[in-house]
Amino acid sequence: MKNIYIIGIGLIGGSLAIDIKRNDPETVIYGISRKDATLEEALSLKLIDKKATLDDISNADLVILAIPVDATVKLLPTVLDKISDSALVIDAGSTKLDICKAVENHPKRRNFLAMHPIAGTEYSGPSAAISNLFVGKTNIICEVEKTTFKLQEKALELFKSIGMRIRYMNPEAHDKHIAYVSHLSHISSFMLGKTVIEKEKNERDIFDMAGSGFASTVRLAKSSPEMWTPIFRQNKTNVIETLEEYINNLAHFKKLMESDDFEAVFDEMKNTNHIKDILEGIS
Ligand SMILES: NC(=O)c1ccc[n+]([C@@H]2O[C@H](COP(=O)([O-])OP(=O)(O)OC[C@H]3O[C@@H](n4cnc5c(N)ncnc54)[C@H](O)[C@@H]3O)[C@@H](O)[C@H]2O)c1
Ligand SMILES: O=C(O)C(=O)C[C@]1(C(=O)O)C=C[C@@H](O)C=C1
Repeated sequence: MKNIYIIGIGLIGGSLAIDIKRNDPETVIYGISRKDATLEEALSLKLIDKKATLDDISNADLVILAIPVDATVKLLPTVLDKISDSALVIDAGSTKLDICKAVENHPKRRNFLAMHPIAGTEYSGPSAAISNLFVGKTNIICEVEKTTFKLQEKALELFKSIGMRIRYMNPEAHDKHIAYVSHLSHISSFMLGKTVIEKEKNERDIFDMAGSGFASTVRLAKSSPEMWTPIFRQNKTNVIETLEEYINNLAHFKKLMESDDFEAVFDEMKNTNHIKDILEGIS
């Protein structure tokens, strides 16, 4: 694919740009963003070859949307309106149902492939882009049967070239499951961070005592609210369900402690140690 347009040159768009260009230096990577400053930064970091606008995408072989999920829902139909009949359009959003629904009746629906790369960091913007971010990571593809076979093949070739393994899922199942393993983890980290920040206002010593355990559990609290607010809005029902279960577990743990039932406290932790087996295999 010669002309690749990336809308949103942040962590995901920029990291895709790096790997795609390295694997095929002949490819021309065009960047599209709301702010010219973002494109200038992407140019100076050599993430993109040229700046572009939506009006240029009629000559795209591939368009990748790597912008917040609310912006994706708004922009995706316009992108499909503007592309040629042979172009492939991929989105990288962390939710899938609203995005798939936004184009379900679009005449160019078969040019679109919905993906969610389960790869990332807590950082954002062009400077967060890194090479090999996707190596060995899972890419969830939704409603693959709605994309033309030829374009499916092109997409799979691209994902293989950047080292991703593929999982197929329907958008409903994707949004339900990802609420547990990604969205809830972020809320938990944000609220743990908040709890400690609020306490630290009066107890200046707390952060002197924070070690790597604290750092690893609040790492996700550094993530971008611009990216996460639309995710929580789109996946509100599933996220609230996971929050209810999580809050019940926290309340249960507190009750066990209040009633001095430390055998049960031990068992709770022992049973949860099983997470080690689950995490093995996640790089
Ligand atoms: N961060 C992660 O770990 C991760 C992982 C997988 C998928 N995603 C998804 O990928 C997408 C991009 O996330 P990111 O982490 O790269 O975010 P990011 O903030 O690093 O980059 C997003 C870029 O899009 C630009 N942007 C925002 N709205 C825009 C619009 N309407 N038009 C054009 N540009 C716009 C921003 O200025 C920014 O440069 C999101 O949908 C997110 O849910 C993120
Ligand atoms: O590792 C991280 O920092 C991430 O937040 C990556 C992470 C995740 O929750 O696993 C974040 C959002 C995505 O949609 C996919 C990946």
